[in-house]
Amino acid sequence: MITRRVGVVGGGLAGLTAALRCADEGLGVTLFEARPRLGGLTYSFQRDGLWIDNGQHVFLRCCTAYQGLLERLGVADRVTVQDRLDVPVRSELDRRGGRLRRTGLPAPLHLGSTLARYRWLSPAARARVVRAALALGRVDRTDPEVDRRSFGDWLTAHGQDQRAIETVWDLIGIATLNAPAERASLALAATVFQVGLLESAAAADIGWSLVPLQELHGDAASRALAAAGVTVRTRSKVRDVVPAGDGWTVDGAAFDDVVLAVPPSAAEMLAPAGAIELESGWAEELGSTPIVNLHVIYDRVVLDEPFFAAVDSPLQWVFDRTHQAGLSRGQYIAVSLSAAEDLIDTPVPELRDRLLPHLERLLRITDEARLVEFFVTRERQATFRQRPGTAGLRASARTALPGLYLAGAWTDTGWPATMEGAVRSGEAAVAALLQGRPAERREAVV
Ligand SMILES: Cc1cc2nc3c(=O)[nH]c(=O)nc-3n(C[C@H](O)[C@H](O)[C@H](O)COP(=O)(O)OP(=O)(O)OC[C@H]3O[C@@H](n4cnc5c(N)ncnc54)[C@H](O)[C@@H]3O)c2cc1C
Repeated sequence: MITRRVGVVGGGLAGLTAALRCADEGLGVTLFEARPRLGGLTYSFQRDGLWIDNGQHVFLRCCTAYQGLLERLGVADRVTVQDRLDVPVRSELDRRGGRLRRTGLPAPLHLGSTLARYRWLSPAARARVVRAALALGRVDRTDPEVDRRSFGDWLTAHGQDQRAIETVWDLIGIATLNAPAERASLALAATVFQVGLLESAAAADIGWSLVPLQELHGDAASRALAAAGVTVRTRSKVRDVVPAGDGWTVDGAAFDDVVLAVPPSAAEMLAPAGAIELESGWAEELGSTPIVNLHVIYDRVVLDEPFFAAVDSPLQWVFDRTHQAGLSRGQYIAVSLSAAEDLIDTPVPELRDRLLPHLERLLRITDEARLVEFFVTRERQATFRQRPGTAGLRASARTALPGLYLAGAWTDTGWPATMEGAVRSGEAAVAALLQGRPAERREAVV
C-alpha cells in the first residue's frame, strides 16, 4: 500500500519528469497544473485545422535525459536525430549557401574541415575561430568568476571580431542561450560549446519532433501518468504550499513531500519564506527573455531542407513545419527569433512588413509563390535571462525546509534553459527527495 504521498506542482517537462520518477519509485503522486493541458512551455494549439507549436524546439544528441523522458513516454520514435550535425547556413547577401557539417573524425577535429571552408569568414578569421574554440574548451564552466563574465567580452579578448561573433558564435549561441554573446554568461556559453561541440563528435547532431509538441510531450505524458497511477489535476493553479506537521499541504491537500516545478516567480511566491536560500526578489532579478516565432504559409514548396540558419539577416533559424502541422498543400515555415526583447511587443503587421522581406530573400522566393498566411506566437518568459552572474540566482533542488524540493529549467542544473535542463532538474529533485528522508522512515511509511 502506498502511504508516502508527493505533490508535484507544475506540469512542464520538469514536473512531468518528477511525477513519473516518483510514481516509478512507488510513491503516491498528485500533479497540479494551472493550465488545461500538460507540457508547460512546450505546447501546440489548433488553428484552421493545423497544429501549431508555440515555438520550434530542437534538441541535441547530447540531451540524454530528455531523450530518456521520451523513451519513458513511449514517443522516442516520434523524433528524428541527424546522422551527423549538418546546418545549412544561408545569407541574404550571397545566394550560394554554406554549411556547418561535421565529419566522422573525433572531436574537436570533426569540425575542422567545415570551419576551414566556412564561406562567411576570411581564412585568417577561420583560423582565429579554431584557436578560440580550443581555448573555450579549456574554460572552467563551474568557476563563479567565469559565470560573471560575458561571453562576448571573452570572445573579443580571444581575437573574435563582430563578423566572427555574428556568423559563428551567435549563430549557435543565440538559439541555445536565448541571448547574443555580449549578454550571455560565459559559463553557460562554455557549457553549450563544450558539451555540444567540443567534447564529443556526435553530441551536437540535431534532433526535432516529427509530430506536434503537444502530442510528443503533454498528451503522451497524460497517458503515461495515468498508467503509472498519478492523479493529474489540470486547471488547478496552486495558491498555497504550507508546512503541516511532518509534511505539507498543497491548497489544503496533505502530502509528505512537495516538488515545486513552476517558473521562478511562482516558486518564489509559493515557497514559504526562508525555504529558498536567496534574497527576496531573486526571481525578478533572475528575469526572463522572450522568444517570438513567425509562422508563414505559402501556396507551394519554398524550402527544400528541414531547416537552415541565417547570417547577414535579422532572422536566425528557419524551419519547415509542413508535415508536423498536418498541412497537405503548400508549405508552412516557422521562423524562430530568440532574444526577442525588441520584437515581443511589435504588432503583427509591423513584424510582417519588417521581417517578411528578409525571409523571402533567404528563401529565394519567386514572384509566383503566394503568401497564404502570416501569424505570430510570442513567449514572453521563454527562458530565464542567461546573462553573466545568473549562477548565483539558480536555486538548488533541495530547499532549506525538509520535504520541499524545486525543479525547473531555471534551477541550478548547470545547463542553459532547455528541455534537457528541465528534465535533469526533475530528476535532481526526485533524487534529493529520495535521499531527503531517512531510509527507515521511508520503509516505515511505504
Ligand atoms: C518558444 C520557445 C522555444 C524554445 N526552444 C527550445 C529548444 O529549441 N530547445 C530546448 O531545449 N528548449 C527550448 N525552449 C525552452 C524549453 O521549452 C524550456 O526550458 C522547458 O520546456 C521548461 O520546462 P519547465 O518544466 O522547467 O518549465 P515550464 O514549461 O514553464 O513548466 C512550468 C509549469 O508550471 C505551471 N504552473 C505555474 N504556476 C503554477 C501554479 N501556481 N500551479 C500549478 N501549475 C503552475 C505552468 O503552467 C507550467 O505548465 C524553448 C522555449 C520556448 C518558450
